Amino acid sequence: MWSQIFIAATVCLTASLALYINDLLQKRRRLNGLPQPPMQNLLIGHLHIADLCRSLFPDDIHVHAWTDFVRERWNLPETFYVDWRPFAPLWLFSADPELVAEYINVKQNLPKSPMETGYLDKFLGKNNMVALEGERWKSLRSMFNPGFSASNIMTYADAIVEASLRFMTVLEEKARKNELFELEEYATRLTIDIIGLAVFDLDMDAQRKLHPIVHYFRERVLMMPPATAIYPWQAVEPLRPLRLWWNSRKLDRAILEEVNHKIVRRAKDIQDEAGDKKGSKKKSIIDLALNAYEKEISMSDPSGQMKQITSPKDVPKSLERDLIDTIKTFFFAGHENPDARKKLDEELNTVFPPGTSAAETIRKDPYIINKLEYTTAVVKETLRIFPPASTLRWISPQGSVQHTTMVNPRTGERFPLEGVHIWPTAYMIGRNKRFFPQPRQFIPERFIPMQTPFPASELFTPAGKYAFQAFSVGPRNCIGQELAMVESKIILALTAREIDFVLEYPGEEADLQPLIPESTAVEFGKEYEKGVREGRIKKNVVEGHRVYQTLSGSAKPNGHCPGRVYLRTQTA
Ligand code: HEM
Repeated sequence: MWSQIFIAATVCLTASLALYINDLLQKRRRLNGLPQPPMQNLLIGHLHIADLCRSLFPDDIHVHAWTDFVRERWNLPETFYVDWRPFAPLWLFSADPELVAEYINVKQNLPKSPMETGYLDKFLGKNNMVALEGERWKSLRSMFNPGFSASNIMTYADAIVEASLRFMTVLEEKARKNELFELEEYATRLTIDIIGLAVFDLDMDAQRKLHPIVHYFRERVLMMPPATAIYPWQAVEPLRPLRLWWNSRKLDRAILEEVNHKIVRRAKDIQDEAGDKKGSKKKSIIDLALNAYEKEISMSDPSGQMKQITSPKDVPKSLERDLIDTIKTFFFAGHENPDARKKLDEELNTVFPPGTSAAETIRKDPYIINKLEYTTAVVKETLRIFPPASTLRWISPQGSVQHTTMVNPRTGERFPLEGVHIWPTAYMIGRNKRFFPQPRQFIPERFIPMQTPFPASELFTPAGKYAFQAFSVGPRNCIGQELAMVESKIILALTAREIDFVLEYPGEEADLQPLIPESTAVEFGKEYEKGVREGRIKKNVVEGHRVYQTLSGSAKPNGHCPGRVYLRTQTA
């Protein structure tokens, strides 16, 4: 009897496996004639390429660096398929910003891929703005848009200055002690301070102490499965769901506590304003979101009465959930930090002449940072070379879209989109030589029309309209981009002239090269493969620099950017 059950089970299993493999082979045959690297055979698909990349690049490198290697190594067009099924999806990678804007994220705006939303839902909760779709997304986005408007962001300038000065104090202390430390840790704390101030007018003082929100949030980052895993066995951790659930309870409670304090403070401000006392003009992002919410519910109330949230008890559970998940989203999406600090002195010395205080000048006139044209270009160039995030899209089986095939008008190539996860790879788009000649070199001037050494590039033609995709483009672009740019410029204005940061990985010699070498343009062709194999190119030095990107929620510098900081007055 048991042997019969065993035989029946084996037959069923073998038949299912045979059907599955047959289906996979058929799907692979349908890719015939479409742009892709060579398959080893129909059974393996492109998995041998994942293995090759793992052997050539550091184990923890962000997969977006692989995509650029694959494109150059096999001389592929700007858009191409890679089939890592059954362990990872069938991908369509694209370095073509025009095509992507037409079919993926601007004119036709496809839903987010479940590869992305699954990860974010687990990390941030199901009401996170990045992953939501349709009416729910629209209503959250319009609720939070006012707080992120350019004019409102400027009202946070003094808070950003304050947080940057604290950062500078930390750096001065590290310099005095000649301490080897991880720059990313303190840069992240700085950006967390800024988000806390902008979002709920809360000084978390994350640079000097560990606020519970920061503690639980960082704990959560470390609990998440490795995002670079291709094979399922690279991500096994049976207790993960339980640990995430427990962490989520504590994190959500800590956020809710601060939201409730904010609501009480806001109610007092409203009362003061009504009583003709001078209320604060400055509005945090939560203040403005609650204003928008009150307006919306009042408009849909038949009595026409203005509804106001004056105490935490007035907040319905659904709004409470939205607020918690959205705040988590801001901390998650917003704690990026570009490391650019080169070629700025001249501009900074012109806008903030030596002998004057940049901090005081910005406090008095925040709009002065609009004069920092070169500084802006430095930030953009850093984000082009090291993009922290990208968008992933797909055609959802439930939705309906106009175009299910992408057609490249320049080449006539056709790209079926159904059943494919589409990755407009900011990393590859930023290295597309049509728009960014000498893509691996750090040339901020390329973003300034009057200074660009590449006047013939397509960046300043209509084709280049969407070529800078570090913040994505289209309706789902980054809501926080203005805040990110303003804070980056202020931080640079206050620190860049004061310090030198020298990269130093523990146990290695200090790397005296600039973080992004100006002249090392390592092409990712066949030579690269040979160079790594023969030991001429070090596996842990990617594109000529020791600090490469890993993926931990978003792209981060490997080893958290370790090094020492020197005060310029010390080194002069
Ligand atoms: C250098 C800094 C930043 C970069 C490079 C960046 C990049 C991006 C990118 C590429 C997306 C699109 C993601 C996708 O389509 O899946 C995005 C979306 C988003 N970002 Fe940022 N971001 C930055 C800073 C911020 C900040 C400071 C905040 C808020 C505090 C923020 C909040 C968001 C939100 C809420 C979305 C989702 C928008 C939507 O779907 O409507 N980001 N960001």
